[in-house]
Amino acid sequence: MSAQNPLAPYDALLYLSFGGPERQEDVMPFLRNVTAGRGIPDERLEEVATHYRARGGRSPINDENRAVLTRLEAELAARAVQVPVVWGNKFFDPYTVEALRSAQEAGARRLLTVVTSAFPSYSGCRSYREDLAAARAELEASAAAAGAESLQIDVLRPYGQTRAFVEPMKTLTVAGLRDLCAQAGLTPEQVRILFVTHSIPEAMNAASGPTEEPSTYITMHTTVCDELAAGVRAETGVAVPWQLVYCSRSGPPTQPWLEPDVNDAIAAIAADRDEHPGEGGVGGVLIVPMGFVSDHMEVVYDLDEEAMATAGEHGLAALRVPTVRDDQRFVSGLVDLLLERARAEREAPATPGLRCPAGCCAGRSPAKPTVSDEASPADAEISPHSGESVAARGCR
Ligand SMILES: CC1=C(CCC(=O)O)c2cc3nc(cc4[nH]c(cc5[nH]c(cc1n2)c(C)c5CCC(=O)O)c(CCC(=O)O)c4C)C(CCC(=O)O)=C3C
Ligand SMILES: [Fe+2]
Repeated sequence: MSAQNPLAPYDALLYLSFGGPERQEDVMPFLRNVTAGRGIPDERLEEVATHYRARGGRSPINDENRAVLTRLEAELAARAVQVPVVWGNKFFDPYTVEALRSAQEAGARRLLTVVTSAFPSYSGCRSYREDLAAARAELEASAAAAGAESLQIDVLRPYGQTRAFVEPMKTLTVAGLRDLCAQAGLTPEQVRILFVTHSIPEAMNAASGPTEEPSTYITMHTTVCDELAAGVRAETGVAVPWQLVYCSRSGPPTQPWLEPDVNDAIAAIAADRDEHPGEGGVGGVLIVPMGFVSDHMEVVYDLDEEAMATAGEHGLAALRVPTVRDDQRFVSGLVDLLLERARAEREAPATPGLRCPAGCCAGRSPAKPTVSDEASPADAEISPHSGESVAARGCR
């Protein structure tokens, strides 16, 4: 490894995402992969499939990821980081194992991974680390890898609360509010902000983050919502009321998931408006998909189709703010975080909070092997997922 590699000790980067279909024939295989062994009834899969089918069987996620990768590679080159960048997905082609294989073929021994979910939960954190462990085991078992040394794989901490994500999201939120007000002839006082993230089962939420500090999923989101709302206030002088709401609930109706759903929140805002008629009442909702780093199906269907229609039915103007996607500030902020992590690994590898504590985002039993976590008691004290330490440090 070259002494000039700014990313040392890492010699490759893995960009790890969810995956999605790009043609009709791939829709059901993809959905079966996502729900494998979960006993999700076919009617539910058919229902989700219609969202993909209506868009030609093509999820936006891969094109979004290609755009981020292009920007990421340019930013790395600009900073003289010359390591291979590979892309893999948990649930569809190109799969994680193929990405690991090409990294290994390029001579990589130690990878740093960026996951495209910014907030910690089983789905957004641990399941990716399980996927990495399984993919590495598969690679090791395959003949091609015989004799090759095992890859060491680390994962960047969830970055939803970092400056890399918050600053561009803040700019987008402020601009969206201005646009909504201009389009609908409203003042900021007449708008309500709905920060939207992916709903998860309450049990998954309770287990998110380090086990001894539950519900990190919500606390990390609300930390970011506070920052975004403060940004709006700084720019407009108005403390626009906001709520954290959820989209994309699935699972059986008997299983509690995080609420309120974005559509119910819109209906409640309309009902409140109707109870308080008069000049200057609430006229619009700003829908901010802050739980998503790019335009996933949840955003283009659940928000752009469903939530926008709900707002229309209730006579509320609405605007959906863009996701950060390949925003230059976001990508360059991610590179800052990668370099920060590399430096920490070189200079102070025992620093607490570099890796997920053991048991972090524990979800389904039986437990599966993961990568990039550890049993060090120090990590449990100041975890990268800790809502408290996030609040104490602020957004960095
Ligand atoms: C927290 C979270 C994120 C992170 C936020 C983020 O990074 O976005 C995320 C990402 C994604 N989820 C996605 C798609 C799906 N998620 C499903 C199911 C589920 N997701 C869950 C949670 C999350 N999911 C949960 C608790 C379930 C229930 C079943 C289970 O316990 O696993 C199902 C099954 C059908 C259904 O039941 O709806 C599908 C098809 C796509 C791809 C979209 C595209 O194609 O653009 C992406 C990026
Ligand atoms: Fe999902």
